[in-house]
Amino acid sequence: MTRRLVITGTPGTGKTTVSDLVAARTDLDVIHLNDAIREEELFTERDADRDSLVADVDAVAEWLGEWDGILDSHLAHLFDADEAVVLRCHPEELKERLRERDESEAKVAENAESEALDVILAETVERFGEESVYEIDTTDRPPESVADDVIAAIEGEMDPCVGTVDFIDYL
Ligand SMILES: Nc1ncnc2c1ncn2[C@@H]1O[C@H](COP(=O)(O)OP(=O)(O)OP(=O)(O)O)[C@@H](O)[C@H]1O
Repeated sequence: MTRRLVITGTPGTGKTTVSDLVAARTDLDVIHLNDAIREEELFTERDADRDSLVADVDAVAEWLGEWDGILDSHLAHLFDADEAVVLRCHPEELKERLRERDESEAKVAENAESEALDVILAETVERFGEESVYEIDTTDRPPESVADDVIAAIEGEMDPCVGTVDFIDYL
């Protein structure tokens, strides 16, 4: 059974929603890393253009220490863990989710394009290797069903899988 799992993916793919569901149904704790970066001031600067914080990766790693459980963030794959889940969402649906959260149109467009280009998937596979990555499509699915897949991955009932989606039609 996986003891240290990162859940990563483009903003809006559902990491926080799904990680809370998984934590409620397992004995794993969840660390919502973006909250910690803000609350513990683990950033180097504020990016005014993007209205976001630039994480201090070394400071975050030090703060995490010997963590276990689930690490939730679009930066989670930058840190050591046993396995990684990459949540995916078709860019058109991702845009709707981000607009519902009142994100700026610039951020909506940037994230949709990044999702179409598999940016976070590629970064995660580069660091963890295909044998330790579960790519899970959340498009047109309820969060509970996605949580079922993540729990199957944690419990070894699902094989690692990469290359399950293709959003290139969006570009
Ligand atoms: N199948 C699904 N899985 C997860 N979230 C979904 C799903 N379908 C719709 N959503 C919705 O997508 C929205 C984005 O969810 P959430 O905030 O968990 O994303 P996130 O990836 O953690 O974003 P961020 O990186 O910005 O924190 C929520 O409103 C959630 O209810």
